[in-house]
Amino acid sequence: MRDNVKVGLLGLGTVGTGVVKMIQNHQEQLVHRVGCPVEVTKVLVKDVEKKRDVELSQDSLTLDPYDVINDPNVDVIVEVMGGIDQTKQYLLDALNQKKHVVTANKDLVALYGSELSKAAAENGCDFYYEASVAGGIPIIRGLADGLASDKIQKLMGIVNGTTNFILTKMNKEGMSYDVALKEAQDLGFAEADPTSDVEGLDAARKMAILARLAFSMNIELDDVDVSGISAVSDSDLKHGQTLGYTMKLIGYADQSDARAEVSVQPTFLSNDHPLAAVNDEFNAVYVYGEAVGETMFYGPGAGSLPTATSIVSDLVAVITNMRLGVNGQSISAPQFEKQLKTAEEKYAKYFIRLHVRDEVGAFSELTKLFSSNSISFEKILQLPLDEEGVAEIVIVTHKASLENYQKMQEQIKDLAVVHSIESFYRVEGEGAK
Ligand SMILES: NC(=O)C1=CN([C@@H]2O[C@H](COP(=O)(O)OP(=O)(O)OC[C@H]3O[C@@H](n4cnc5c(N)ncnc54)[C@H](OP(=O)(O)O)[C@@H]3O)[C@@H](O)[C@H]2O)C=CC1
Ligand SMILES: N[C@@H](CC=O)C(=O)O
Ligand code: NA
Repeated sequence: MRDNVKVGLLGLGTVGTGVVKMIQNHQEQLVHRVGCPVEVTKVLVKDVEKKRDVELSQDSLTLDPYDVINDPNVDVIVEVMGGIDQTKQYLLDALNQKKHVVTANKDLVALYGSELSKAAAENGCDFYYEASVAGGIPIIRGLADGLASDKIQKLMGIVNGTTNFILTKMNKEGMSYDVALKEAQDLGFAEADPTSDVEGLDAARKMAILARLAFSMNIELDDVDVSGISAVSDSDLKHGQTLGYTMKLIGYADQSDARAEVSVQPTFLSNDHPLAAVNDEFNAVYVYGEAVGETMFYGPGAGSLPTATSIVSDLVAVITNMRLGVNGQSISAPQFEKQLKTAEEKYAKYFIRLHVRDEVGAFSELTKLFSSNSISFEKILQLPLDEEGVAEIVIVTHKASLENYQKMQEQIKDLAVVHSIESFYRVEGEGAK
């Protein structure tokens, strides 16, 4: 074992700065945990003149990634620069140079995590990515280690802080969507282009990573059905509240009979569900295991020091493996062949809000359509509208197959009594699992 472990950083922004601070400020604890000092020796940045919020020698900064990747003294590369294709090449080059890799890059891990894990194993290196999902929450380790003995049946996650912040502000403070989004941007949770937050792609990337690990199946980003929150209205939230629901952008992953489904969508959660109480920019992942039953992991999903906590814990794992001589031995290949549920096999409850002509027989037309698609009603609200001759109806269904639900969605538009369809949402969290 060498005297100290040298870390090369790719990136020194929000997260990179937090990593340097934690390594410096927690040095004594780190030495105790891993048995030697840990030092950041080379750092890739875009601008070496930029004023930094950490103490690092000017010599350690470089504009050339290969000054870090090819440095024979660097043991571990921490990638906190972002980017996909070019960054993937840097990490493959680093692994081929027998350097361990720790990354926070969800965009990269969602697309190429399996390939990078395989390259790491082939090189006897570690590849860890705890910070890529739910920044400060040890959910990757929770699934890979803590729940390794169980069979995970279902995950539900609030894994995007920006959308949780927006929905919380709309729900609790009556703030408009645009103002809430602007506030999330000002507070620094949102991505540079918030489209990937609000349209669900950021959450989908995180759910692909989690589902792959939880179900030991090669779930890919394209396997995740995605819809975002940009069309959610105040009226939807109000009607949900009346019925005892809270709207959340939920990442949903479920498997039964070795067949999986993964989605991200705005969902009405029963107020009794523990995820319904996760507010503001916080993240949480609810995990249901066959043996353990319900568990929930809660905490900050982003931010400099929370995210750095996960990265430095990954570093501790790498260095511990170095001491034990067991790097690159975590199982990277999935145990099961990927099998995805068809629409016929996916079941959920649904919330439907529509405006109908307020006339005799309108309701029986609706009932006929739903029952012809084997969908039954669990709750119904009828409310007067300002518009003459039109009533608002909110329906919550019992569980129905996605196939039948989609058929109903197609047909309901053509019913003469239907004036307009306002919204459709999934409903979760009522009753047991
Ligand atoms: N911010 C957060 O809370 C979280 C972030 N992440 C992930 O962590 C990663 C980093 O995020 P964050 O710290 O917020 O990003 P920042 O934009 O704050 O920092 C990026 C850093 O990388 C450097 N950099 C970027 N591109 C290049 C390049 N081509 N060449 C050289 N240097 C480059 C920048 O240099 P310079 O400083 O000179 O501009 C900067 O130091 C991303 O993958 C993100 O998705 C994950 C969880 C939470
Ligand atoms: N934009 C993301 C940041 C962390 O991944 C979020 O809002 O959660
Ligand atoms: Na995490």
